[in-house]
Amino acid sequence: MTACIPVAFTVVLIPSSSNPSLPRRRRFAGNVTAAMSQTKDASFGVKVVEGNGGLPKVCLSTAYGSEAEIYLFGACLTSLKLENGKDLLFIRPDAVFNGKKPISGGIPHCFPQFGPGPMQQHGFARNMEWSLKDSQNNEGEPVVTLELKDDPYTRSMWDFSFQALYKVTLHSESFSTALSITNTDKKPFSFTTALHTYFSASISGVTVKGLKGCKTLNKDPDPANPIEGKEERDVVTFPGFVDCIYLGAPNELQLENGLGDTLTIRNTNWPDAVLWNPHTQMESCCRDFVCVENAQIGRVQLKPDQAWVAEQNISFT
Ligand SMILES: O=P(O)(O)OC[C@H]1O[C@@H](O)[C@H](O)[C@@H](O)[C@@H]1O
Repeated sequence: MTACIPVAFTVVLIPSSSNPSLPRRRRFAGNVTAAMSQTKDASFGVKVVEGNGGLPKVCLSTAYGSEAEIYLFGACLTSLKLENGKDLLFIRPDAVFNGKKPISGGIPHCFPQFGPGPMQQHGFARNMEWSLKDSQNNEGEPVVTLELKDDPYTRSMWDFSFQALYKVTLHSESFSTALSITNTDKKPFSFTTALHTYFSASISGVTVKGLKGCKTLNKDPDPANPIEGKEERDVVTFPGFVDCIYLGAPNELQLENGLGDTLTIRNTNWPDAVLWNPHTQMESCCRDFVCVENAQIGRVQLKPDQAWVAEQNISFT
C-alpha cells in the first residue's frame, strides 16, 4: 500500500473536453467545473507517494487513463500503462528497493558509462537519488523533470561537474523522455549512456524490426571483446541468449512483445540500440521480458558549457 506524501508537488490537471485531437472515448463530458471535480477525486496529474521500501515515487496520470511511475532513486521508470491499461514495463523478481542497489527493471539509466568499463556496471546514475526539479501540466499532459548533479560520490568515480536533466512526459497515448547532459565543469569530459528499458514480454513471441543493415557488436560470448558483424535479418527474434549492440540504429524500431502488443520506439539522437535477453542466466524470469535499449555507445565529448540531448518516445503502433 502506498501513502501519499505531499501536496507540495501535486499538480492538478484540468482535462480538456474540447480538444478535438484527443480521442473522444476518453474525453471528459461536461464543463470545466465538472471536470475539475472529477480531476480532484481522481488526482490526475503528478503526485509523489511513498513507493516500495519507502522510496519516493512520482506518479503521473492523465485524464485518459495512461499512468506512469518513476522512482527518484535512479530516476527509474518502473511502470508505464498506456491505452490498454497493461503495464508495458517489467520489474525483475530480484529487484530491490533499498536505495542502495539499482532497481532492476523498468527504465534504469546507464550513465556516464554503458559498460563494461572502469566504473561500476552501467555507471552511477541508476544508483543515486535524483531530485524533482520541476513538474508541469502541459495541456493536460503531466511533465516532470528530474535532476542529477555531481557530488563527492560521483567525483570519486568520475571527477567532473555535470548536470543531468531527465524530462518525462506522459501523453494520453504515448510516453516520451528527453535526457540532457550538460558539462558544468571547466574541463572537457566524455561519456556513454543508455536507457536500459525492460519491456514486459513473452519471449518466444518477441520480435524487433528495424535493425537490418546495422553494424553489430555481439557481446556473446565475451562482453569485454564483442564480435563485429552486420545484422542481416528483417526480424530479430530471441530463441536463446542475446546480448548485442547495434551501431547506427534507426530512429524508429518496432517491438512485438509477444503479449499481443506492437510498440513503436522512436528516438532523436540516440544513435545506437542494444538488445538483451539473459536466457538461462536468469531462468526464473527470462521468458517474461526483453530489453530494447536506446543507447549512445560511442563516447560523447562535451566541452565546458556544452550539452547533449536525446529523446525517446514509446507508443502503440
Ligand atoms: O545491470 P542489469 O540490469 O542486470 O543489466 C545487465 C545487462 O545489461 C545489458 O544492457 C548489457 O548489454 C548486458 O551485457 C548486461 O548483462
